[in-house]
Amino acid sequence: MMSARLLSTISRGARITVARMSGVRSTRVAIRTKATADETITASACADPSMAAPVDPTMTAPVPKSFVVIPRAPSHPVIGSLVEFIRLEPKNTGQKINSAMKKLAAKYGPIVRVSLPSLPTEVVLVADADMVAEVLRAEGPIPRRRNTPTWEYYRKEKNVPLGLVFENGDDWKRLRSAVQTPIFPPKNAHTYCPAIGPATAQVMNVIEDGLRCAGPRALAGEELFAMEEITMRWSLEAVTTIILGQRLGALDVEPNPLALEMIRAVYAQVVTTGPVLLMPEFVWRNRLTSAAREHFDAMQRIMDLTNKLMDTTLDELARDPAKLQGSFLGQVLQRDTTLTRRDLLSTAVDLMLAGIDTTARTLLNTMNLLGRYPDVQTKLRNEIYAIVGTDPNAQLDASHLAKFKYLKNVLKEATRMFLVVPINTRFLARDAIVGGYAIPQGTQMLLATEAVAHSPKYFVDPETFNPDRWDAKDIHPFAALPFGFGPRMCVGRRVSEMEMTAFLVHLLRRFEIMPAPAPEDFIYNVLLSTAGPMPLKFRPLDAKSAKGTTTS
Ligand code: HEM
Repeated sequence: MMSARLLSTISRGARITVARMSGVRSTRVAIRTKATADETITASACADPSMAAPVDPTMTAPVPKSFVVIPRAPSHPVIGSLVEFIRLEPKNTGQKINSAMKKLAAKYGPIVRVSLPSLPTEVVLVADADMVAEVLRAEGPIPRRRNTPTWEYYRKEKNVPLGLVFENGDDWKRLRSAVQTPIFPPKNAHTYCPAIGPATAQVMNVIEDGLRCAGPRALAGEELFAMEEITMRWSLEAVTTIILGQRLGALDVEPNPLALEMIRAVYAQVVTTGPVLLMPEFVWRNRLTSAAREHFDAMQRIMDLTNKLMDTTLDELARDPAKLQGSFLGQVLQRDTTLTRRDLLSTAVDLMLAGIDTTARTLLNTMNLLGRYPDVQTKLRNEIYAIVGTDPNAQLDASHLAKFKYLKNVLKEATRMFLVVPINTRFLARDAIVGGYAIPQGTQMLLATEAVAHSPKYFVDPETFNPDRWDAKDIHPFAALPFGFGPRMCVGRRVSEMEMTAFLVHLLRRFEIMPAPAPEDFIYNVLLSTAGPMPLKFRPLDAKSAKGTTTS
Protein backbone atom coordinates (compact mmCIF):
# COMPACT_ATOMS: atom_id res chain seq x y z
CA MET A 1 0.00 0.00 0.00
CA MET A 2 1.11 3.55 -0.58
CA SER A 3 2.37 4.96 2.67
CA ALA A 4 0.49 7.70 4.43
CA ARG A 5 3.76 9.65 4.58
CA LEU A 6 4.18 9.62 0.84
CA LEU A 7 0.61 10.77 0.37
CA SER A 8 0.95 13.61 2.80
CA THR A 9 4.21 14.59 1.09
CA ILE A 10 2.33 14.77 -2.19
CA SER A 11 -0.36 16.90 -0.70
CA ARG A 12 2.27 19.35 0.50
CA GLY A 13 3.56 19.82 -3.01
CA ALA A 14 6.66 17.64 -3.24
CA ARG A 15 7.64 15.82 -6.42
CA ILE A 16 6.40 12.23 -6.59
CA THR A 17 9.27 10.07 -7.68
CA VAL A 18 8.61 6.36 -7.41
CA ALA A 19 5.32 5.49 -5.76
CA ARG A 20 6.09 1.80 -5.34
CA MET A 21 3.43 -0.28 -3.67
CA SER A 22 3.31 -3.90 -2.75
CA GLY A 23 1.31 -5.94 -5.20
CA VAL A 24 1.32 -3.24 -7.86
CA ARG A 25 3.57 -3.70 -10.85
CA SER A 26 5.42 -0.54 -11.73
CA THR A 27 4.96 -0.46 -15.49
CA ARG A 28 4.66 2.66 -17.58
CA VAL A 29 1.31 2.98 -19.28
CA ALA A 30 1.34 2.57 -23.03
CA ILE A 31 -1.10 4.73 -24.94
CA ARG A 32 -3.43 2.68 -27.04
CA THR A 33 -6.54 3.76 -28.80
CA LYS A 34 -8.34 0.50 -29.33
CA ALA A 35 -11.55 2.25 -28.52
CA THR A 36 -14.20 0.34 -30.42
CA ALA A 37 -14.08 -2.34 -33.02
CA ASP A 38 -14.69 0.11 -35.85
CA GLU A 39 -12.05 2.54 -34.60
CA THR A 40 -9.55 -0.28 -34.17
CA ILE A 41 -10.04 -1.34 -37.77
CA THR A 42 -9.70 2.23 -38.91
CA ALA A 43 -6.60 2.97 -36.91
CA SER A 44 -4.79 -0.20 -37.95
CA ALA A 45 -5.89 0.13 -41.54
CA CYS A 46 -4.30 3.58 -41.58
CA ALA A 47 -1.04 2.33 -40.18
CA ASP A 48 -0.72 -0.99 -42.03
CA PRO A 49 0.16 -0.62 -45.71
CA SER A 50 -0.76 -4.26 -46.34
CA MET A 51 -4.38 -3.32 -45.73
CA ALA A 52 -4.41 -0.66 -48.43
CA ALA A 53 -6.01 -1.42 -51.80
CA PRO A 54 -3.60 -3.20 -54.23
CA VAL A 55 -1.68 -0.74 -56.40
CA ASP A 56 -1.55 -1.11 -60.18
CA PRO A 57 2.17 -0.52 -61.04
CA THR A 58 1.28 0.67 -64.57
CA MET A 59 -0.71 3.56 -63.18
CA THR A 60 1.13 6.67 -62.09
CA ALA A 61 -0.16 8.47 -59.03
CA PRO A 62 -1.63 11.90 -59.79
CA VAL A 63 0.81 14.69 -59.02
CA PRO A 64 -0.45 16.55 -55.96
CA LYS A 65 -1.45 20.14 -56.52
CA SER A 66 0.51 22.88 -54.82
CA PHE A 67 -0.51 24.27 -51.43
CA VAL A 68 -0.82 27.75 -52.90
CA VAL A 69 -3.67 26.77 -55.21
CA ILE A 70 -5.91 25.63 -52.36
CA PRO A 71 -8.96 27.95 -52.45
CA ARG A 72 -8.46 30.79 -50.04
CA ALA A 73 -10.99 32.83 -48.05
CA PRO A 74 -10.33 36.57 -48.51
CA SER A 75 -8.08 37.84 -45.77
CA HIS A 76 -6.78 41.18 -44.47
CA PRO A 77 -3.83 42.06 -42.24
CA VAL A 78 -4.49 41.70 -38.46
CA ILE A 79 -8.17 40.72 -38.81
CA GLY A 80 -7.57 37.77 -41.15
CA SER A 81 -10.75 36.37 -42.73
CA LEU A 82 -13.02 38.05 -40.18
CA VAL A 83 -14.80 40.18 -42.81
CA GLU A 84 -15.68 37.03 -44.73
CA PHE A 85 -16.93 35.38 -41.55
CA ILE A 86 -19.12 38.40 -40.85
CA ARG A 87 -20.41 38.30 -44.41
CA LEU A 88 -21.34 34.64 -44.02
CA GLU A 89 -22.67 34.90 -40.47
CA PRO A 90 -23.62 38.55 -39.98
CA LYS A 91 -25.39 38.07 -36.66
CA ASN A 92 -23.33 37.26 -33.59
CA THR A 93 -20.28 36.20 -35.64
CA GLY A 94 -18.06 35.59 -32.58
CA GLN A 95 -20.37 32.83 -31.41
CA LYS A 96 -21.04 31.34 -34.83
CA ILE A 97 -17.54 30.52 -35.98
CA ASN A 98 -18.42 26.85 -36.49
CA SER A 99 -21.39 27.77 -38.63
CA ALA A 100 -19.34 30.38 -40.57
CA MET A 101 -16.80 27.64 -41.29
CA LYS A 102 -19.54 25.34 -42.56
CA LYS A 103 -20.67 28.10 -44.90
CA LEU A 104 -17.10 28.77 -45.92
CA ALA A 105 -16.72 25.13 -46.99
CA ALA A 106 -20.03 25.30 -48.88
CA LYS A 107 -18.80 28.41 -50.73
CA TYR A 108 -15.15 27.55 -51.45
CA GLY A 109 -15.21 23.75 -51.34
CA PRO A 110 -14.30 21.11 -48.72
CA ILE A 111 -10.72 22.34 -48.39
CA VAL A 112 -10.02 26.02 -47.91
CA ARG A 113 -7.27 28.25 -46.52
CA VAL A 114 -8.39 30.63 -43.78
CA SER A 115 -6.74 33.28 -41.61
CA LEU A 116 -7.99 33.83 -38.08
CA PRO A 117 -7.24 36.99 -36.11
CA SER A 118 -5.93 35.01 -33.15
CA LEU A 119 -3.50 32.94 -35.25
CA PRO A 120 -0.15 34.02 -36.67
CA THR A 121 -0.35 31.76 -39.75
CA GLU A 122 -2.91 30.59 -42.22
CA VAL A 123 -4.80 27.38 -41.41
CA VAL A 124 -6.38 24.82 -43.70
CA LEU A 125 -10.00 23.91 -43.08
CA VAL A 126 -11.24 20.50 -44.25
CA ALA A 127 -14.90 19.48 -44.33
CA ASP A 128 -14.81 16.04 -45.90
CA ALA A 129 -14.44 12.63 -44.21
CA ASP A 130 -11.73 11.38 -46.58
CA MET A 131 -9.70 14.53 -46.00
CA VAL A 132 -10.22 14.30 -42.24
CA ALA A 133 -8.82 10.75 -42.51
CA GLU A 134 -5.82 11.99 -44.50
CA VAL A 135 -5.07 14.60 -41.86
CA LEU A 136 -5.43 12.18 -38.97
CA ARG A 137 -3.22 9.62 -40.68
CA ALA A 138 -0.52 12.29 -40.68
CA GLU A 139 -0.95 13.25 -37.01
CA GLY A 140 1.94 11.09 -35.79
CA PRO A 141 2.26 9.19 -32.48
CA ILE A 142 2.23 12.37 -30.38
CA PRO A 143 -0.48 14.43 -32.08
CA ARG A 144 -0.38 18.18 -31.62
CA ARG A 145 -3.50 20.23 -31.18
CA ARG A 146 -3.68 24.00 -31.06
CA ASN A 147 -3.98 25.28 -27.54
CA THR A 148 -5.95 28.25 -26.34
CA PRO A 149 -3.56 31.19 -26.05
CA THR A 150 -5.28 32.69 -23.00
CA TRP A 151 -5.12 29.37 -21.18
CA GLU A 152 -1.42 28.98 -22.02
CA TYR A 153 -0.69 32.53 -20.91
CA TYR A 154 -2.56 32.10 -17.63
CA ARG A 155 -0.97 28.78 -16.71
CA LYS A 156 2.53 30.04 -17.49
CA GLU A 157 1.87 33.09 -15.36
CA LYS A 158 0.77 30.85 -12.47
CA ASN A 159 3.55 28.33 -13.04
CA VAL A 160 1.06 25.49 -13.51
CA PRO A 161 1.73 22.90 -16.25
CA LEU A 162 -0.25 23.48 -19.43
CA GLY A 163 -1.99 20.17 -18.78
CA LEU A 164 -3.50 17.31 -20.68
CA VAL A 165 -5.80 19.37 -22.88
CA PHE A 166 -3.34 22.05 -23.97
CA GLU A 167 0.12 20.54 -23.60
CA ASN A 168 1.89 19.22 -26.71
CA GLY A 169 4.92 16.98 -27.32
CA ASP A 170 6.63 14.81 -24.71
CA ASP A 171 5.09 16.71 -21.81
CA TRP A 172 1.62 15.80 -23.10
CA LYS A 173 2.67 12.17 -23.57
CA ARG A 174 3.94 11.97 -20.00
CA LEU A 175 0.63 13.23 -18.61
CA ARG A 176 -1.50 11.17 -20.96
CA SER A 177 0.46 8.00 -20.13
CA ALA A 178 -0.19 8.55 -16.45
CA VAL A 179 -3.94 8.99 -16.79
CA GLN A 180 -4.76 6.71 -19.71
CA THR A 181 -5.15 3.37 -17.94
CA PRO A 182 -7.06 4.61 -14.89
CA ILE A 183 -9.72 6.23 -17.02
CA PHE A 184 -9.82 5.27 -20.70
CA PRO A 185 -10.29 1.51 -21.20
CA PRO A 186 -14.02 0.73 -20.88
CA LYS A 187 -13.31 -1.93 -18.25
CA ASN A 188 -11.67 0.68 -16.01
CA ALA A 189 -14.09 3.50 -16.80
CA HIS A 190 -16.96 1.19 -15.86
CA THR A 191 -15.53 0.59 -12.38
CA TYR A 192 -16.71 4.11 -11.46
CA CYS A 193 -20.31 3.19 -12.28
CA PRO A 194 -21.46 2.23 -8.75
CA ALA A 195 -19.87 5.38 -7.32
CA ILE A 196 -22.17 7.69 -9.29
CA GLY A 197 -25.33 5.66 -8.56
CA PRO A 198 -26.41 7.66 -5.48
CA ALA A 199 -25.95 11.03 -7.22
CA THR A 200 -27.89 9.77 -10.24
CA ALA A 201 -30.76 8.51 -8.09
CA GLN A 202 -30.70 11.82 -6.22
CA VAL A 203 -30.91 13.97 -9.35
CA MET A 204 -34.15 12.20 -10.31
CA ASN A 205 -35.68 13.39 -7.02
CA VAL A 206 -34.40 16.88 -7.75
CA ILE A 207 -36.17 16.80 -11.13
CA GLU A 208 -39.42 15.53 -9.64
CA ASP A 209 -39.33 18.12 -6.85
CA GLY A 210 -38.59 20.78 -9.44
CA LEU A 211 -41.59 19.76 -11.54
CA ARG A 212 -43.84 19.82 -8.47
CA CYS A 213 -42.61 23.28 -7.50
CA ALA A 214 -43.14 24.51 -11.06
CA GLY A 215 -46.85 23.62 -10.82
CA PRO A 216 -49.41 21.14 -12.13
CA ARG A 217 -48.84 21.93 -15.80
CA ALA A 218 -45.12 21.26 -15.53
CA LEU A 219 -45.82 18.05 -13.62
CA ALA A 220 -48.23 16.95 -16.35
CA GLY A 221 -45.49 17.47 -18.94
CA GLU A 222 -47.37 20.34 -20.57
CA GLU A 223 -44.93 23.09 -19.75
CA LEU A 224 -41.24 23.57 -20.54
CA PHE A 225 -38.95 22.76 -17.63
CA ALA A 226 -35.46 24.30 -17.36
CA MET A 227 -32.93 21.52 -16.91
CA GLU A 228 -29.61 23.27 -17.55
CA GLU A 229 -28.63 23.92 -13.98
CA ILE A 230 -29.84 20.56 -12.66
CA THR A 231 -27.96 18.66 -15.38
CA MET A 232 -24.81 20.68 -14.73
CA ARG A 233 -25.06 20.07 -10.98
CA TRP A 234 -25.39 16.35 -11.60
CA SER A 235 -22.51 16.33 -14.09
CA LEU A 236 -20.27 18.19 -11.63
CA GLU A 237 -21.26 15.81 -8.83
CA ALA A 238 -20.55 12.76 -11.02
CA VAL A 239 -17.17 14.02 -12.26
CA THR A 240 -16.06 15.04 -8.76
CA THR A 241 -17.05 11.62 -7.45
CA ILE A 242 -15.11 9.88 -10.21
CA ILE A 243 -12.01 12.08 -10.35
CA LEU A 244 -11.59 13.03 -6.71
CA GLY A 245 -13.65 10.37 -4.93
CA GLN A 246 -15.72 13.04 -3.18
CA ARG A 247 -19.42 13.81 -2.94
CA LEU A 248 -19.69 17.54 -3.27
CA GLY A 249 -23.31 18.13 -2.34
CA ALA A 250 -24.19 19.88 -5.61
CA LEU A 251 -27.60 18.19 -5.62
CA ASP A 252 -28.53 18.80 -2.01
CA VAL A 253 -31.61 20.89 -1.21
CA GLU A 254 -29.17 23.55 -0.07
CA PRO A 255 -26.39 22.92 -2.62
CA ASN A 256 -22.82 23.32 -1.47
CA PRO A 257 -21.91 26.95 -2.37
CA LEU A 258 -18.56 25.68 -3.62
CA ALA A 259 -20.39 23.56 -6.21
CA LEU A 260 -22.47 26.46 -7.42
CA GLU A 261 -19.38 28.63 -7.64
CA MET A 262 -17.64 25.96 -9.70
CA ILE A 263 -20.57 25.75 -12.12
CA ARG A 264 -20.66 29.51 -12.49
CA ALA A 265 -16.89 29.67 -13.06
CA VAL A 266 -16.94 26.88 -15.68
CA TYR A 267 -19.82 28.61 -17.45
CA ALA A 268 -18.05 32.00 -17.36
CA GLN A 269 -14.84 30.46 -18.65
CA VAL A 270 -16.64 28.79 -21.54
CA VAL A 271 -18.75 31.75 -22.64
CA THR A 272 -15.93 34.28 -22.49
CA THR A 273 -13.38 32.21 -24.44
CA GLY A 274 -14.80 32.84 -27.93
CA PRO A 275 -15.18 36.62 -27.63
CA VAL A 276 -11.79 36.98 -25.89
CA LEU A 277 -10.00 35.04 -28.61
CA LEU A 278 -11.32 37.42 -31.22
CA MET A 279 -9.56 40.31 -29.42
CA PRO A 280 -5.99 41.29 -30.26
CA GLU A 281 -3.60 39.75 -27.76
CA PHE A 282 -2.59 43.00 -26.02
CA VAL A 283 -6.27 43.58 -25.12
CA TRP A 284 -6.79 40.34 -23.27
CA ARG A 285 -3.26 40.22 -21.84
CA ASN A 286 -3.85 43.56 -20.15
CA ARG A 287 -7.43 42.63 -19.26
CA LEU A 288 -8.71 45.74 -21.01
CA THR A 289 -12.31 44.52 -21.41
CA SER A 290 -14.78 43.11 -18.91
CA ALA A 291 -14.92 39.82 -20.90
CA ALA A 292 -11.14 39.42 -20.58
CA ARG A 293 -11.26 40.16 -16.86
CA GLU A 294 -14.11 37.72 -16.36
CA HIS A 295 -12.26 35.09 -18.39
CA PHE A 296 -9.10 35.17 -16.26
CA ASP A 297 -11.10 35.50 -13.08
CA ALA A 298 -13.03 32.33 -13.96
CA MET A 299 -9.79 30.41 -14.62
CA GLN A 300 -8.46 31.48 -11.23
CA ARG A 301 -11.63 30.38 -9.45
CA ILE A 302 -11.65 26.97 -11.18
CA MET A 303 -8.01 26.45 -10.24
CA ASP A 304 -8.54 27.53 -6.61
CA LEU A 305 -11.67 25.43 -6.16
CA THR A 306 -10.10 22.31 -7.68
CA ASN A 307 -7.00 22.83 -5.58
CA LYS A 308 -9.13 22.99 -2.44
CA LEU A 309 -11.04 19.82 -3.39
CA MET A 310 -7.86 18.00 -4.27
CA ASP A 311 -6.28 18.87 -0.91
CA THR A 312 -9.25 17.26 0.81
CA THR A 313 -8.91 14.10 -1.30
CA LEU A 314 -5.16 13.83 -0.74
CA ASP A 315 -5.55 14.35 3.02
CA GLU A 316 -8.27 11.71 3.08
CA LEU A 317 -6.11 9.27 1.10
CA ALA A 318 -3.19 9.94 3.43
CA ARG A 319 -5.42 8.98 6.36
CA ASP A 320 -6.96 5.96 4.65
CA PRO A 321 -4.95 4.63 1.69
CA ALA A 322 -7.55 1.85 1.20
CA LYS A 323 -9.65 4.51 -0.49
CA LEU A 324 -7.10 4.68 -3.31
CA GLN A 325 -9.06 2.19 -5.40
CA GLY A 326 -12.24 4.19 -5.43
CA SER A 327 -11.29 7.31 -7.38
CA PHE A 328 -9.38 8.21 -10.49
CA LEU A 329 -6.88 10.25 -8.45
CA GLY A 330 -6.27 7.29 -6.17
CA GLN A 331 -5.78 5.02 -9.18
CA VAL A 332 -3.24 7.42 -10.68
CA LEU A 333 -1.33 7.62 -7.42
CA GLN A 334 -1.23 3.85 -7.19
CA ARG A 335 0.80 3.63 -10.37
CA ASP A 336 4.45 4.25 -10.87
CA THR A 337 4.49 7.89 -11.79
CA THR A 338 6.62 10.95 -11.75
CA LEU A 339 3.72 13.36 -11.57
CA THR A 340 4.22 16.41 -9.41
CA ARG A 341 1.55 18.00 -7.23
CA ARG A 342 1.25 20.69 -9.92
CA ASP A 343 0.80 18.02 -12.60
CA LEU A 344 -1.98 16.48 -10.55
CA LEU A 345 -3.64 19.85 -10.11
CA SER A 346 -3.55 20.70 -13.80
CA THR A 347 -4.84 17.21 -14.66
CA ALA A 348 -7.71 17.43 -12.20
CA VAL A 349 -8.63 20.91 -13.46
CA ASP A 350 -8.60 19.69 -17.05
CA LEU A 351 -10.72 16.65 -16.35
CA MET A 352 -13.26 18.71 -14.44
CA LEU A 353 -13.30 21.47 -17.02
CA ALA A 354 -13.50 19.10 -19.98
CA GLY A 355 -15.93 16.75 -18.27
CA ILE A 356 -18.72 18.85 -16.75
CA ASP A 357 -20.22 20.95 -19.51
CA THR A 358 -19.56 18.46 -22.35
CA THR A 359 -21.50 15.62 -20.74
CA ALA A 360 -24.26 17.89 -19.45
CA ARG A 361 -24.85 19.56 -22.82
CA THR A 362 -24.83 16.26 -24.69
CA LEU A 363 -27.41 14.90 -22.28
CA LEU A 364 -29.63 17.96 -22.63
CA ASN A 365 -29.63 17.49 -26.36
CA THR A 366 -30.23 13.73 -26.10
CA MET A 367 -33.24 14.35 -23.86
CA ASN A 368 -34.67 16.83 -26.35
CA LEU A 369 -34.24 14.31 -29.17
CA LEU A 370 -35.89 11.54 -27.14
CA GLY A 371 -38.85 13.84 -26.49
CA ARG A 372 -39.20 14.57 -30.19
CA TYR A 373 -38.86 10.93 -31.21
CA PRO A 374 -41.24 9.03 -28.87
CA ASP A 375 -40.76 5.74 -30.71
CA VAL A 376 -37.03 5.87 -30.06
CA GLN A 377 -37.73 6.69 -26.43
CA THR A 378 -40.09 3.76 -26.05
CA LYS A 379 -37.64 1.35 -27.67
CA LEU A 380 -34.87 2.61 -25.42
CA ARG A 381 -37.00 2.33 -22.29
CA ASN A 382 -37.90 -1.22 -23.18
CA GLU A 383 -34.23 -2.11 -23.55
CA ILE A 384 -33.53 -0.55 -20.14
CA TYR A 385 -36.40 -2.51 -18.56
CA ALA A 386 -35.10 -5.71 -20.13
CA ILE A 387 -31.55 -5.21 -18.84
CA VAL A 388 -31.89 -3.40 -15.51
CA GLY A 389 -35.55 -4.03 -14.64
CA THR A 390 -38.58 -1.74 -14.26
CA ASP A 391 -37.95 -0.81 -10.63
CA PRO A 392 -36.67 2.77 -10.80
CA ASN A 393 -34.63 2.16 -7.66
CA ALA A 394 -32.75 -0.84 -9.06
CA GLN A 395 -29.15 0.26 -9.47
CA LEU A 396 -27.17 0.06 -12.65
CA ASP A 397 -23.91 -1.82 -12.29
CA ALA A 398 -20.89 -2.36 -14.49
CA SER A 399 -22.16 -5.78 -15.64
CA HIS A 400 -25.22 -4.16 -17.28
CA LEU A 401 -23.20 -1.74 -19.35
CA ALA A 402 -21.91 -4.18 -21.95
CA LYS A 403 -25.45 -5.46 -22.60
CA PHE A 404 -26.87 -2.23 -23.99
CA LYS A 405 -27.03 -2.19 -27.75
CA TYR A 406 -29.77 0.25 -28.63
CA LEU A 407 -28.67 2.70 -25.94
CA LYS A 408 -25.20 2.74 -27.50
CA ASN A 409 -26.77 3.55 -30.86
CA VAL A 410 -28.84 6.32 -29.26
CA LEU A 411 -25.70 7.92 -27.82
CA LYS A 412 -23.78 7.51 -31.09
CA GLU A 413 -26.59 9.17 -32.99
CA ALA A 414 -27.11 11.96 -30.45
CA THR A 415 -23.40 12.77 -30.43
CA ARG A 416 -23.32 12.69 -34.24
CA MET A 417 -26.16 15.18 -34.41
CA PHE A 418 -24.81 17.41 -31.69
CA LEU A 419 -21.05 17.69 -31.47
CA VAL A 420 -20.28 19.73 -28.38
CA VAL A 421 -16.81 20.09 -29.88
CA PRO A 422 -17.78 20.95 -33.47
CA ILE A 423 -14.28 21.75 -34.73
CA ASN A 424 -11.04 19.96 -33.94
CA THR A 425 -7.45 20.86 -34.79
CA ARG A 426 -4.18 19.12 -35.61
CA PHE A 427 -0.72 20.16 -36.74
CA LEU A 428 0.54 17.85 -39.48
CA ALA A 429 3.39 15.72 -38.14
CA ARG A 430 4.70 15.14 -41.68
CA ASP A 431 4.18 16.36 -45.22
CA ALA A 432 0.85 14.99 -46.41
CA ILE A 433 -1.46 14.93 -49.37
CA VAL A 434 -4.91 16.08 -48.37
CA GLY A 435 -7.69 16.32 -50.93
CA GLY A 436 -5.04 16.06 -53.68
CA TYR A 437 -3.00 19.03 -52.37
CA ALA A 438 0.54 18.77 -51.00
CA ILE A 439 0.48 20.22 -47.50
CA PRO A 440 3.72 20.78 -45.61
CA GLN A 441 4.53 19.32 -42.20
CA GLY A 442 3.57 21.63 -39.34
CA THR A 443 0.56 23.15 -41.11
CA GLN A 444 -2.32 23.75 -38.78
CA MET A 445 -5.43 21.93 -39.91
CA LEU A 446 -8.99 22.67 -38.81
CA LEU A 447 -11.29 19.67 -38.97
CA ALA A 448 -14.90 20.73 -39.49
CA THR A 449 -16.17 17.57 -37.78
CA GLU A 450 -19.67 18.94 -37.22
CA ALA A 451 -20.09 19.83 -40.90
CA VAL A 452 -18.95 16.32 -41.92
CA ALA A 453 -21.27 14.61 -39.43
CA HIS A 454 -24.24 16.49 -40.87
CA SER A 455 -23.35 15.89 -44.51
CA PRO A 456 -25.86 13.95 -46.67
CA LYS A 457 -22.79 12.52 -48.41
CA TYR A 458 -22.24 10.29 -45.37
CA PHE A 459 -25.64 10.10 -43.66
CA VAL A 460 -28.98 9.66 -45.37
CA ASP A 461 -31.35 12.28 -44.05
CA PRO A 462 -28.71 13.63 -41.65
CA GLU A 463 -31.06 15.85 -39.64
CA THR A 464 -33.24 12.88 -38.66
CA PHE A 465 -32.51 11.21 -35.33
CA ASN A 466 -32.20 7.59 -36.37
CA PRO A 467 -30.20 5.42 -33.92
CA ASP A 468 -30.82 2.35 -36.10
CA ARG A 469 -28.56 3.76 -38.80
CA TRP A 470 -25.64 2.65 -36.63
CA ASP A 471 -26.50 -1.00 -37.30
CA ALA A 472 -25.16 -0.51 -40.82
CA LYS A 473 -21.60 -1.63 -41.32
CA ASP A 474 -20.68 0.80 -44.09
CA ILE A 475 -20.64 4.14 -42.27
CA HIS A 476 -17.50 6.09 -43.15
CA PRO A 477 -15.24 5.66 -40.10
CA PHE A 478 -14.19 9.33 -40.14
CA ALA A 479 -17.66 10.80 -40.73
CA ALA A 480 -18.64 11.11 -37.07
CA LEU A 481 -15.85 11.85 -34.60
CA PRO A 482 -17.58 13.56 -31.66
CA PHE A 483 -14.84 12.41 -29.28
CA GLY A 484 -11.96 12.96 -31.70
CA PHE A 485 -9.61 10.27 -32.87
CA GLY A 486 -6.32 8.51 -32.26
CA PRO A 487 -3.90 8.87 -29.35
CA ARG A 488 -5.41 12.28 -28.53
CA MET A 489 -8.99 11.11 -28.53
CA CYS A 490 -11.08 12.31 -25.59
CA VAL A 491 -9.61 10.56 -22.56
CA GLY A 492 -12.93 10.88 -20.74
CA ARG A 493 -14.96 9.28 -23.52
CA ARG A 494 -15.72 6.01 -21.75
CA VAL A 495 -16.43 7.71 -18.46
CA SER A 496 -18.75 10.13 -20.17
CA GLU A 497 -20.61 7.35 -22.00
CA MET A 498 -20.97 5.46 -18.74
CA GLU A 499 -22.28 8.59 -16.99
CA MET A 500 -24.79 9.33 -19.73
CA THR A 501 -25.95 5.70 -19.71
CA ALA A 502 -26.50 5.87 -15.95
CA PHE A 503 -28.45 9.11 -16.25
CA LEU A 504 -30.73 7.81 -19.03
CA VAL A 505 -31.29 4.48 -17.29
CA HIS A 506 -32.54 6.29 -14.19
CA LEU A 507 -34.41 8.99 -16.08
CA LEU A 508 -36.42 6.76 -18.39
CA ARG A 509 -37.58 4.55 -15.53
CA ARG A 510 -38.89 7.60 -13.64
CA PHE A 511 -40.11 9.96 -16.35
CA GLU A 512 -41.55 10.19 -19.78
CA ILE A 513 -39.88 12.89 -21.84
CA MET A 514 -42.70 14.71 -23.60
CA PRO A 515 -42.36 16.19 -27.08
CA ALA A 516 -40.94 19.72 -27.10
CA PRO A 517 -39.71 21.87 -29.98
CA ALA A 518 -36.19 21.51 -31.35
CA PRO A 519 -33.77 24.17 -30.08
CA GLU A 520 -33.98 27.22 -32.31
CA ASP A 521 -30.40 28.30 -32.33
CA PHE A 522 -26.95 27.13 -31.32
CA ILE A 523 -23.92 29.14 -30.33
CA TYR A 524 -20.29 28.13 -30.21
CA ASN A 525 -18.09 29.24 -27.33
CA VAL A 526 -15.40 26.57 -27.30
CA LEU A 527 -18.34 24.22 -26.80
CA LEU A 528 -21.52 24.15 -28.82
CA SER A 529 -24.66 24.88 -26.85
CA THR A 530 -28.20 26.08 -27.41
CA ALA A 531 -28.58 29.84 -27.55
CA GLY A 532 -31.46 29.63 -25.06
CA PRO A 533 -32.65 26.99 -22.60
CA MET A 534 -33.03 23.48 -24.06
CA PRO A 535 -36.76 22.88 -24.65
CA LEU A 536 -37.69 19.95 -22.40
CA LYS A 537 -40.88 18.61 -20.84
CA PHE A 538 -41.18 15.68 -18.43
CA ARG A 539 -43.97 13.71 -16.87
CA PRO A 540 -43.41 11.25 -14.02
CA LEU A 541 -44.22 7.72 -15.16
CA ASP A 542 -47.06 6.17 -13.23
CA ALA A 543 -46.85 2.67 -11.89
CA LYS A 544 -48.98 1.35 -14.76
CA SER A 545 -46.81 2.73 -17.53
CA ALA A 546 -43.64 1.63 -15.73
CA LYS A 547 -44.68 -1.95 -16.31
CA GLY A 548 -44.35 -1.81 -20.07
CA THR A 549 -44.17 0.35 -23.12
CA THR A 550 -45.48 3.89 -22.92
CA THR A 551 -46.88 6.23 -25.47
CA SER A 552 -47.34 9.95 -25.30
C1 HEM B 1 -20.12 13.94 -24.34
C2 HEM B 1 -19.04 14.22 -23.68
C3 HEM B 1 -17.71 14.57 -24.29
C4 HEM B 1 -17.37 14.89 -25.57
C5 HEM B 1 -18.29 14.97 -26.79
C6 HEM B 1 -15.94 15.14 -25.60
C7 HEM B 1 -15.22 15.47 -26.74
C8 HEM B 1 -13.85 15.64 -26.78
C9 HEM B 1 -13.09 15.92 -27.97
C10 HEM B 1 -13.64 16.08 -29.36
C11 HEM B 1 -11.79 16.02 -27.60
C12 HEM B 1 -10.61 16.27 -28.54
C13 HEM B 1 -10.11 14.92 -29.03
C14 HEM B 1 -9.10 14.97 -30.17
O1 HEM B 1 -8.41 15.97 -30.31
O2 HEM B 1 -9.03 14.01 -30.95
C15 HEM B 1 -11.72 15.81 -26.18
C16 HEM B 1 -10.56 15.85 -25.43
C17 HEM B 1 -10.53 15.67 -24.07
N1 HEM B 1 -11.57 15.34 -23.24
FE1 HEM B 1 -13.48 15.05 -23.80
N2 HEM B 1 -15.45 14.97 -24.34
C18 HEM B 1 -16.49 14.61 -23.50
C19 HEM B 1 -16.41 14.31 -22.16
C20 HEM B 1 -15.26 14.32 -21.42
C21 HEM B 1 -15.17 13.93 -20.03
C22 HEM B 1 -16.32 13.42 -19.16
C23 HEM B 1 -13.87 14.13 -19.65
C24 HEM B 1 -13.21 13.89 -18.31
C25 HEM B 1 -13.67 13.14 -17.35
C26 HEM B 1 -13.14 14.62 -20.81
C27 HEM B 1 -11.80 14.92 -20.83
C28 HEM B 1 -11.10 15.26 -21.96
C29 HEM B 1 -9.68 15.56 -21.96
C30 HEM B 1 -8.77 15.60 -20.73
C31 HEM B 1 -9.32 15.80 -23.28
C32 HEM B 1 -7.92 16.11 -23.81
C33 HEM B 1 -7.25 14.78 -24.13
C34 HEM B 1 -5.86 14.91 -24.72
O3 HEM B 1 -5.60 15.88 -25.42
O4 HEM B 1 -5.05 14.00 -24.47
N3 HEM B 1 -14.01 14.71 -21.86
N4 HEM B 1 -12.99 15.58 -25.69
